[in-house]
Amino acid sequence: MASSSPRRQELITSLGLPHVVQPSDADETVPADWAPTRIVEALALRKAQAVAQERHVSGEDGIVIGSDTIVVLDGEVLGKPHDEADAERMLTSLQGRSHEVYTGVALVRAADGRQEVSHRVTTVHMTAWTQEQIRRYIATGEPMDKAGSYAIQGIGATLVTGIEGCYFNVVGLPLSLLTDMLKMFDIIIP
Ligand SMILES: Cc1cn([C@H]2C[C@H](O)[C@@H](COP(=O)(O)OP(=O)(O)OP(=O)(O)O)O2)c(=O)[nH]c1=O
Repeated sequence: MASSSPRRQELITSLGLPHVVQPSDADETVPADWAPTRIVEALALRKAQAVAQERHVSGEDGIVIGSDTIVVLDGEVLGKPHDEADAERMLTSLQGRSHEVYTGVALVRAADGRQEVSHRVTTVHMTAWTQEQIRRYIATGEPMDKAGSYAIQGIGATLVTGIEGCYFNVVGLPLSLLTDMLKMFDIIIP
């Protein structure tokens, strides 16, 4: 698992999949004109490839999983907030509206570099919040390491009135997509 995200680690663990955590230090900058699908697939692949390469060099095999999540509102890509003011700007623009969450998933086999890449999109509908609610939410600290500055699996759930698509995609790892992709490497769950 090429990830430092505790949420992704919990989700992998919930599948009963034996794994090790080996976060990647891949560069996450992309050209400003890239479309959301291209961004999440390329970053998921960079993360998985970086760790697969390290394992290959040290003679270890394994299927390396990389993933990347972004929030997209009116074509604007929202990643993780730089600071509290950035989180407030994002939450002010997201509240009372609907947006898309994109997660890219990449699997790379360390032994031979074989790779599979895909993504999922989930639409998230949000209720309206006052500026005071947004500030209180930011003060909890929850938004600071999350794309779009909210966590559907935490207090951010109270912002969400409904979703269309995979819930786990919003949390950062679409499990049904992942298991479909693992089948291509003969890893069958359940
Ligand atoms: C929208 C949303 C995002 N997130 C998280 C998932 C990701 O961890 C994070 C987006 O940042 P990412 O850059 O996708 O991932 P990361 O830096 O946390 O971890 P790594 O690159 O090491 O795998 O936002 C939630 O936990 N809940 C949510 O509701």
